[in-house]
Amino acid sequence: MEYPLLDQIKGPEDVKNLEQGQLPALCAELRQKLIETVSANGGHLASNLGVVELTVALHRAFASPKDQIVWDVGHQSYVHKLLTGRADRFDTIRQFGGLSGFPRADESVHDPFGAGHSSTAISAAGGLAAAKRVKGEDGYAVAVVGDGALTGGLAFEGMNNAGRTQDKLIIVLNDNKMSISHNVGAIARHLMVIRARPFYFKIKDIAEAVLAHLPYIGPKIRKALVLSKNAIKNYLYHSTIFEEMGLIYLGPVDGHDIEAVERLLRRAKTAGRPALVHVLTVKGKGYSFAEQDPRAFHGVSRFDVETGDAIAPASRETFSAVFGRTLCMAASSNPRLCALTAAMAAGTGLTEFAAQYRDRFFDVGIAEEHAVVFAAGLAANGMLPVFAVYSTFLQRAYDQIIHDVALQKHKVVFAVDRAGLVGQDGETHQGVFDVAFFNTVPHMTVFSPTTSDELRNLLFAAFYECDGPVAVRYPRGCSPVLPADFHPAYGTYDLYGAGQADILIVTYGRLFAEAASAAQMLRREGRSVSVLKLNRIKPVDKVCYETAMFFSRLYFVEEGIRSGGVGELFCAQMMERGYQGACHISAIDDTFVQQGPVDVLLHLLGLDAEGIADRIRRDTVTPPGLKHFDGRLVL
Ligand SMILES: Cc1ncc(C[n+]2csc(CCOP(=O)(O)OP(=O)(O)O)c2C)c(N)n1
Ligand SMILES: CC(=O)[C@@H](O)[C@H](O)COP(=O)(O)O
Ligand SMILES: [Mg+2]
Repeated sequence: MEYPLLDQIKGPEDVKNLEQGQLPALCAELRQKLIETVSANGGHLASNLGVVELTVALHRAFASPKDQIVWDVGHQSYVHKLLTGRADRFDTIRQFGGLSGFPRADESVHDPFGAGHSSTAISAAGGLAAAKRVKGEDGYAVAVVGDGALTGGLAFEGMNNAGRTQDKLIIVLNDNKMSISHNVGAIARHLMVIRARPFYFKIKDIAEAVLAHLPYIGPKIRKALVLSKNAIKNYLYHSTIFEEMGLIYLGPVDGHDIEAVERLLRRAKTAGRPALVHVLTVKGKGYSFAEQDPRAFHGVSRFDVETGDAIAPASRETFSAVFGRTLCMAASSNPRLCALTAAMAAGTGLTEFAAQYRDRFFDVGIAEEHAVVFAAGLAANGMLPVFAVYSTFLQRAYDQIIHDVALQKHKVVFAVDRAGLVGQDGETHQGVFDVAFFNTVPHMTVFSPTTSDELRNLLFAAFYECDGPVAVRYPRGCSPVLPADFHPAYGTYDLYGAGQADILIVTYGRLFAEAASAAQMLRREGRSVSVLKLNRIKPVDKVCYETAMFFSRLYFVEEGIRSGGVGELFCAQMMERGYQGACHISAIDDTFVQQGPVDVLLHLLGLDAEGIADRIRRDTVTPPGLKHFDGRLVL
């Protein structure tokens, strides 16, 4: 593909220097580049196609990096990356070692704040703007927030505080009526009402523009109006929730009209206090498949540009799909069962449940904390709530899990999807903390199936055999391939191999597949190795400790953060029981895990079959009973 204009853009200054007449051609090239790259790498397409003109206008109205642009979630920052000196590396986006799919401060001076999780931009930009004021530095902080991100409570905490400052903070609300699915809730309805009154806002806009252009007296008249109690004030300044929160509201403006957006952004700069610019865009703009089905093209794997079809669709049913199907089945015979999602209905496999059981399905928007407390309320009144949530996003609701669920022993089921490494979304999205935080919570039961058959079984165990809160956690993708001689017992654990041997690998979840093939390799080399697979990881069945006593070396492998993980607790239990053998833990040791294919990451972490086998081989020359290996902490 040829990119004559984009090739000239080495930074935001070059965007400013383009003639107005060149901008449509630049936007066409940007869209072409997005489609070409995302179709090859996978990534967030529809959101980026929708903000092409908005991003160009932002870089013309502001001077990054002096003005700091903070993208909420950050999944829509690709165009910003292309315009801020990263076009030459753009084909590496989301690849191992390549550009991140999200803003990262260590990637560019034009990314003042990192993201990946939703609804943080207003608070972050508020902090950036306050710091500028205190330090006497020039420049604006601009938070670009989607209408979906605005459903998160944190966004409102940010606005609540922004509205009482005079800081150079501008919020750009990118309203495309979509979260990943259709946006939900009262805020979405409020935005719809605003969109439905273009004439009123036009008049209001003109009045604002006149005041903004009147030197000296303009701001004075405005202030007098705002402080007055008359009808004009109500007409002009109390028509949106944003004004009620103390912000100046500008818009709505067609987000694909660069000149109009730029004009409004420049006006926001003259407001003298925090302003919100409401921009209307079309998610997926410019690529017909994405415009027609923005949900499907929100996040995509590699696809054929001509047909829009995925290049390698999953050959087996994903864990999410199995979860969704199981839940529908369970709901058909249990009228108390209901499902909750925080804006991730499609990703968590709940689409069918939503269609079949509308009154028992709750999409609460990007509001994980609310979802957990709401679920606790449902449980308190006799329902059986199942909150399907990605591991990484559940981090938000740690306090609610403790204070509102576990402390009150409410029976809430957490279906924790994307547990473990997720791959290309990288550091912000790896689901490697849930086990450690669940481990700290009294009364929790946690299951970690390896296969989708086990997932089905353990879900029913969670629904009907457990008291109090339960989590069932499972990874992104499909069941791993297991050895033909492994026969699951569908209990709290499985033992693969002899009940007494030299070496025992202890693990759970999908890593069992790696551990089992490591065991097979080592057995072929003459070592005696078994694998203990924990299906219930909290509490671990005490039979598992008793079994482990029969082995002289324990190797715990865990696809999660080591600190507070099952490995540490398991080894501590063994020590307390007087275990004399060696214990070693392989886990994610005090680090964040970068983006890349899961198999590559597991290899780097020493958690694939080869890494597990190598670690054991290294020790076979070491006398059993040693408690320190390679300078690493060994319990
Ligand atoms: C805390 C949290 N929950 C859920 C998500 C998953 N997520 C990523 S983008 C998105 C939709 C955001 O919608 P919006 O802000 O309107 O952006 P758009 O894609 O429409 O441009 C969701 C739910 C997330 N990133 N963070
Ligand atoms: C930006 C974001 O948080 C989501 O879009 C996420 O990338 C989805 O991940 P999956 O592709 O695993 O559903
Ligand atoms: Mg949106």
